[in-house]
Amino acid sequence: MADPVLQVAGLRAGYGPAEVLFGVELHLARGEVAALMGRNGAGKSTTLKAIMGLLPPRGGSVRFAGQEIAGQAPYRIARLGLGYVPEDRRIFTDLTVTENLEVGRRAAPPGRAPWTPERLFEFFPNLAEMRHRRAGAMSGGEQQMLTIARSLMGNPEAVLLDEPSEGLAPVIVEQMAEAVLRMKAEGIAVLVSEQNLDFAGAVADRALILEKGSVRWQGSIATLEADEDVRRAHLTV
Ligand SMILES: Nc1ncnc2c1ncn2[C@@H]1O[C@H](COP(=O)(O)OP(=O)(O)OP(=O)(O)O)[C@@H](O)[C@H]1O
Repeated sequence: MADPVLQVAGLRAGYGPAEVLFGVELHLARGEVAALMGRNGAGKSTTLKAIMGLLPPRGGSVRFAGQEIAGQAPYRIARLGLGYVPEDRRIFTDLTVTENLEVGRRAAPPGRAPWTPERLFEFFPNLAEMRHRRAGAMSGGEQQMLTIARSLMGNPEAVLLDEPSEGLAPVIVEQMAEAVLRMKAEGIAVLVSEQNLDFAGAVADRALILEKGSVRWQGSIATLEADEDVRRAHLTV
């Protein structure tokens, strides 16, 4: 593949004595949306955390935008243009929507129009309506949308999204899918960890399935949707 924005090879990570990732291999092309799938406990969140430096990798290589980033501090990785939206919506509940966005502001790379709260409000009209609201007074889905919007304030080239649809009502899940597609239309590559095949099918071109800490299957979403045997072997409980 020509010049992927993110290239992970032989990635190992774990918690204390527990080894969780056993040599994860994956790549993300520029501007592509790929879904990282797999059953509960397969290692999806751990993979994203290890890429982002939130969990120090125990081995392997993570290349982002042409640089080796394995073992670097998360803030440095973020500065290079890799965004991260965790599963637990880490917003500042006492700050307003606009203030939460401002917290995420980082300079744009040369030649790229920077994201501003105003530009984001065009992108996320329902956030615009509540720009002065305290984030603590928003629903879970609205908070999730805010964390995605805030990650864009860092002007990322790629974003890691951890289970964005989890626990959300169907109408909010649809809005989330639209947000991911708009990011893609802006040329931002997205690696989204997801258990929901409908959501993955709505946003991603390609799926990677993790099982017991390594990638066991990869292919197009269309193939995955059509192949019940693969789904039964790797996804359904
Ligand atoms: N902080 C932690 N300390 C110890 N073990 C952990 C920790 N976080 C996750 N694990 C373990 O690591 C393994 C992979 O977890 P991970 O959260 O990456 O899975 P996942 O594929 O994202 O699944 P889920 O959808 O359930 O979040 C699991 O066995 C889990 O129990």
